[in-house]
Amino acid sequence: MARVTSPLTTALAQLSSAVEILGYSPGLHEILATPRREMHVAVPLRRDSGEIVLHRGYRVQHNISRGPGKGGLRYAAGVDIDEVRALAMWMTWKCAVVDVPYGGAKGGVAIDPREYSSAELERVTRRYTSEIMPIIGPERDIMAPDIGTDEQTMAWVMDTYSVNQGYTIPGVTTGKPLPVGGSLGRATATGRGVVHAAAAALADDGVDLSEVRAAVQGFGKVGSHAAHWLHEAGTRVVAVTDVDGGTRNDDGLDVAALLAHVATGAPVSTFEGGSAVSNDEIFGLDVDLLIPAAVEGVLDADTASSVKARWVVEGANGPTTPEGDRVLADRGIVVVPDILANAGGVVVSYFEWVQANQAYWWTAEEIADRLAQRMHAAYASVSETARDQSLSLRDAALAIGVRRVAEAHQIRGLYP
Ligand SMILES: NC(=O)C1=CN([C@@H]2O[C@H](COP(=O)(O)OP(=O)(O)OC[C@H]3O[C@@H](n4cnc5c(N)ncnc54)[C@H](OP(=O)(O)O)[C@@H]3O)[C@@H](O)[C@H]2O)C=CC1
Ligand SMILES: O=C(O)CCC(=O)C(=O)O
Repeated sequence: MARVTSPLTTALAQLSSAVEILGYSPGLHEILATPRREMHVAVPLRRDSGEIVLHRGYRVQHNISRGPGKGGLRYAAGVDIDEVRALAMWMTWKCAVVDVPYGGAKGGVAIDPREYSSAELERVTRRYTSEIMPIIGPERDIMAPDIGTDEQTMAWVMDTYSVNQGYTIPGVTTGKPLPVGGSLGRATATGRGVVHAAAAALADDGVDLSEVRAAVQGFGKVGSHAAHWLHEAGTRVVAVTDVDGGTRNDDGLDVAALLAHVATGAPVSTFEGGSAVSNDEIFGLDVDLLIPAAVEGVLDADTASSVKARWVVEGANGPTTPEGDRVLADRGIVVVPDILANAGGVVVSYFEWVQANQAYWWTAEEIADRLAQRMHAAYASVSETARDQSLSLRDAALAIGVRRVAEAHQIRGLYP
């Protein structure tokens, strides 16, 4: 699907809306809109065949006033600097909304990981890490997985950084494998947090997750765990897609069987427990709850007008354009915004960083309880602000996040 509204256009429009609500000056608006620091790097790679190719890489620290930069690393063919700027800005507001002591950052390499061997991806990751070494570190900027990267990528980043410094520094990345300082519960945290956010939004209307039907776009690190936790909560998950389309079953998909199917490396669309559904069709299905958990910009004015769900809970970053947002709002559809709904990942990343820094590890139960508590507390404050000021949940979340960051500027003396 062609992207008409770019992620950066969406992110800047959202910031403008928050600045208007908060009544900030043009100077402060400019400070909040502008990345604090960014690095563009060339990442040369010798392919297994001997061919030399060059990939572009980026790390953007949008804001570091509340603490170190924090945010994922994306490997995708279409990554460009403006996409990374948007993703870094969303990280800033997200970390502030859930009140973790970080700024916002994001990285990306323009590479389609499906076209490369594991050895090639390791070389790309090590070279990219070496190039951005001067600006990362456990007190400067901490990486985590995003689209196209995983626990193994984070282990390579951590190892490259540590070898360069001369000792092991697990706090430079989160979302690592458990044996090298990862946290219990991080792999499932974003999806689990999405389900906490959905439960809280439904509860505002007196509805329980066990009473609803859901569709999930994207079956990666976020979507697959969201589907799992929805199923655990008694939700009937009736459709799921990945990049090639997906599967639907109006009686409810067998999510465990679908997870086992995908674990073999097969696409969602070849699952035998359902019939075919496309990525365009999934938005118009007759469901109560829609979870976009893949890429940006998929809910534009057109797709938003086909949505039948009563709640959209954003697992992905930036899945809804400003035009799509207006259509959903006009149609009375509740949108739980990305900077709140998918914050479970960074919350448990924060727990992982705290554990790594203290070299003391929490139990799975402690992590699950603290994640639930943080997500419900963040939802409650956003929902209360929305009610008190007659704002959408997105504007309320942005107002809270942007205000906390602006306050940090003001207190530190960086006010214009
Ligand atoms: N990982 C995390 O902790 C967090 C991630 N996010 C956001 O969640 C989203 C998903 O990230 P994550 O799950 O980590 O990424 P993954 O790479 O693990 O999974 C992405 C999923 O989306 C599918 N997909 C990719 N492109 C499209 C497309 N154009 N249309 C439909 N489906 C598509 C992929 O299909 P296939 O597998 O076939 O390629 C895959 O199922 C992103 O927006 C990310 O920024 C937000 C917070 C935290
Ligand atoms: O876990 C993290 O640090 C950030 C994950 C991420 O990239 C995101 O929330 O978009």
